[in-house]
This record gives sequence, structure tokens and C-alpha cells, in this order.
Amino acid sequence: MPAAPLDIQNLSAGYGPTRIIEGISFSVKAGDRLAVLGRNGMGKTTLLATLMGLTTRHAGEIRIADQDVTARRTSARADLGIGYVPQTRDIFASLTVEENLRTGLKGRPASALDEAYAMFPRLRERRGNYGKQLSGGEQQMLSMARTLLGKPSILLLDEPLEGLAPVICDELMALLAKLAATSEVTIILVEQQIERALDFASSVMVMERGRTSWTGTPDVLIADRALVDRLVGVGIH
Ligand SMILES: Nc1ncnc2c1ncn2[C@@H]1O[C@H](COP(=O)(O)OP(=O)(O)OP(=O)(O)O)[C@@H](O)[C@H]1O
Repeated sequence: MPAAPLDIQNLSAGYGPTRIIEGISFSVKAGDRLAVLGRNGMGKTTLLATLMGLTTRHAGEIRIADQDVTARRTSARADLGIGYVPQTRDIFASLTVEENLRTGLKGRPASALDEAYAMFPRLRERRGNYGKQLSGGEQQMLSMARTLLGKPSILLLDEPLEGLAPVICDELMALLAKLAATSEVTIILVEQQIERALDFASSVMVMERGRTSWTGTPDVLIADRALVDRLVGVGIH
């Protein structure tokens, strides 16, 4: 599927009656990269989960490639091309790497597994290992590879670097940059590693208590450490 634009208008959502995100609006053009930043507990995960149809929506509209998907179920959104890599790295612990990857094929031929192995050579080496035997970095690679096999037009990544060694973070970000350079996928990245997220993104949204507190381009934040500190509480060093 080619990269798709995403347009969110006045989105409010949460868990049951509890509203967590409130009045969020943004647009991401096809092939662009939006970083969503913010301190802990500000609603970033809830926003991604809402885009995937996994929360209670109270108001607002979600459009993918000019189609209103607001009323669509999670599975229909996945069919329309949203790929979601949650913070919890939803791999099957008791399936092997290869079996996990097969669940992501979505009707594509098994030969497509080679794409995943080309992107993540480490997964080829571990193809017979069970999910639970993988390191944190390998689990993240598997979770991402499985989602990418479905050829998403929009990719939602929730803190993919969490808990990973710097060298693995470098590898994953290089891969994401390569993927973004093809312009075949629109990427929304929630990340606490601000500097890496700003290096990667073409636009930025900062969230505070469920609302948008700042939007702009990464260069503005990179040049203004005090602003970053005020918005997300950590300076860039
Ligand atoms: N399943 C849930 N049911 C009820 N409340 C929830 C649920 N998941 C999250 N919350 C609440 O929603 C708020 C926002 O959480 P969320 O995980 O979206 O924030 P976040 O910005 O992604 O934080 P972090 O950076 O720590 O992952 C928090 O107050 C959290 O306690």
C-alpha cells in the first residue's frame, strides 16, 4: 500500500467515561514523519491506541487517505493500512521468530519473509528461537518486522527505543530513516528519546495532559533547549 495521509480533527477519547485526550487535531501528509513528544502519562499511548480504535472515542474524526474511519473497527483500520507497534511489543512468546513473522504476512506469500530478514538480519539468525528467548531489542525488531510485513501505509510506533542499548537504538533509527526515505509509509513516532526523535521527524507535536501544547518543526526545538526543557522536561545535550 502506498503511504497515506492522516487527518485528525478535534479528537477526544479515553477509557470508558474517562477522557484522557481532549480536542486533538493534526494532519500528516503521505510519507511524512510526525514525532509525538511529552512527559510520562500525558496521553501519547492513548492517542495511538485511539487511532487504532482501541479506546472509547468521545468526539472527533479520524481520516486516512481521505476516508473517514472514525466508526471503523480496529481490524478494518488494519486492513486499510494502519500498522501499530505497541509499547508492549505484542509478539507471541511461545511461537518462534519465523512463526511470529508468518502471522504478519496478511495473505502475502511466505517468500515475503525474506524482506523481514533482509531488514533485520538478526531475526534470520534467531528464526527458530521462541519469542520469549529473545532480548528486548530482538523482540522490538520482531514486533516491528511483523507489522512491516503487512505493508502498512501508516505506521504507529510507541516508544520503540524503550529499554534498548544505545547501539540497538542506532540500528533501529537507521532502519526507520531508511524506511522513511522510501516515502512508502507515513510514520507517527511516540518517543522519550527526544534527540533521536527530533533527528528523525519532519514535524513535531507535544502533548500535555491530553492536549496539544506545541506543534512545529524539529529544527525549532533543536535550536531552543529551554523550550524543549519547558515542554518535555529534558534538555537536549
Ligand atoms: N487502560 C487504561 N484505563 C484507564 N486509564 C488509563 C489506561 N491506560 C492509560 N490510562 C491513563 O491515561 C493517562 C495517559 O496515559 P498514556 O499511557 O496514554 O500516556 P503516555 O503519554 O503514553 O505515557 P508514557 O510516556 O508513560 O507511556 C494516564 O493517566 C494513565 O493512567
